[in-house]
Amino acid sequence: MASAASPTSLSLIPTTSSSASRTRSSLNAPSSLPATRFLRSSTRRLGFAGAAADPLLSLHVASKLRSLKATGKASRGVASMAKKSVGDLTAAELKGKKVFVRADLNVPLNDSQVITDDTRIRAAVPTIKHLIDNGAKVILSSHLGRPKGVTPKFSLAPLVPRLSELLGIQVVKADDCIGPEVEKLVASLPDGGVLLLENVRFYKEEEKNEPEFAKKLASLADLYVNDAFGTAHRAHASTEGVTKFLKPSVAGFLLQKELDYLVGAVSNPKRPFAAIVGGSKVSSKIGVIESLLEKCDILLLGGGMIFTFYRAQGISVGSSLVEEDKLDLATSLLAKAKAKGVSLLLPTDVVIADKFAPDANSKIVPATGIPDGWMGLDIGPDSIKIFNDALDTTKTVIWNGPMGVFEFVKFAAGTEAIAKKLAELSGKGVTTIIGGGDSVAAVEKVGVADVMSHISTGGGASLELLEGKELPGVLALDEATLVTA
Ligand SMILES: Nc1ncnc2c1ncn2[C@@H]1O[C@H](COP(=O)(O)OP(=O)(O)OP(=O)(O)O)[C@@H](O)[C@H]1O
Ligand SMILES: O=C(O)[C@H](O)COP(=O)(O)O
Repeated sequence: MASAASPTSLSLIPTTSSSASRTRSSLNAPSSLPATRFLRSSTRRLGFAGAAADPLLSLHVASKLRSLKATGKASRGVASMAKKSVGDLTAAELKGKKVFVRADLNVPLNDSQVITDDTRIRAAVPTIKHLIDNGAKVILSSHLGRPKGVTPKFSLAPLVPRLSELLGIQVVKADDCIGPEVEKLVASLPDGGVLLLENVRFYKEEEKNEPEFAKKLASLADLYVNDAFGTAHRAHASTEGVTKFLKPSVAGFLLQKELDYLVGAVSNPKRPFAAIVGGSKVSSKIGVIESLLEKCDILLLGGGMIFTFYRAQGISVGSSLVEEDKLDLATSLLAKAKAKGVSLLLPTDVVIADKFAPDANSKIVPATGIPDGWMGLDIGPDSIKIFNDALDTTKTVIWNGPMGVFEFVKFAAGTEAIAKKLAELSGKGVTTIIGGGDSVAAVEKVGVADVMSHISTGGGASLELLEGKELPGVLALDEATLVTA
């Protein structure tokens, strides 16, 4: 690489001193406020007073309620909007019961059908273990890939050994997910046993959410647990339709944890709260940026999307990725950040390449100095320093999307530096949340996944949650019925 860039004159939108102290919604009951009053006022401030509450917050509220239940302080009004969790079911409700568990075991397999990342299998284990430890018969369902009809390479069979190893029991595998053979296997399942159904997407009725198919799935079991966070944004038969035929329908521990972080911690962050958004295009992150601008104090932008922001400010970007039809949007997002007192930082220098390839020639230039014919593929060292300094001031950080083309070693430094910074901050007690997709892959590549506060198992689902959307798989679950004093 060529020499480092000199400081650039590219203007950054300054932090306003008031931003961190602005009034925010809060789900943390201040010690001075009685719990019941706090929950009522929180629900009002969060805009979901009454039974038709914001379902995205309901599981988070549910876990708050569970802790308050012990003190008898939870109010009935708030309880009615919370989702029921597998942890709410008693041992008697589980013993000997057939439980349909929808998990997201959509793991990557290589050409030899070997699992290359078992994160999602490991994440599904706590709920399954809880059920088998309580003597339930687990009927485990998932999709894998996007098959069109029965496709052997999308069979769930390669998952059985790892699942069995993690659970400490031999998992039985069915060759179908409905029908007489499956029914026979269910009938012979012992208490504490696990039957893995074949890929539920081998039936087109799954993605069409056809009621008759959902009914057939439901007929296998006595109750339903949804722990498939990664698929909770899909209204499919096994994530949504099935709940109409199986009661109770409750949330698993993973689903609960994802909501606690991606909704709870983001709506109610320890401040200052920084969001880092990267990835390829601004068009795919508009919703996330707009939603986070309402909540965060600092917004750091990286990845391919920054060039649309530069161009919107009249800066030449060579042949970098630009969405010409999003220039006005970029301008309005910059203005919105300013109006809201959010400190929005764009990289001041970038690593440029003479072609989009791992072996491209590269050099570091100020963001204002990208020559014609060159494209920006990573943030530069000055930017890393400025981003790190900003992150050092924070108490909560959420990250979605890589800072550069991290798949190419030459352009991975920005993404890896952010991953390392978040790991360091995590060690100092900062809440660090990685929002799914490529940023998770980057964190894993750097080997710091274990130290983060939360690594989401959902790509699309986490994005939709961060955009403030409702997830059909969550909406469909039963509300908690907490008995209060
Ligand atoms: N400067 C850049 N120019 C072109 N592509 C870039 C640039 N910076 C990052 N990318 C690419 O962006 C892609 C990731 O973008 P995406 O929006 O999909 O991120 P993500 O949200 O983390 O992933 P997912 O969609 O899986 O959740 C990576 O493949 C990366 O190579
Ligand atoms: O990998 C994912 O994001 C989930 O498993 C959902 O998969 P899908 O995008 O094919 O519905």
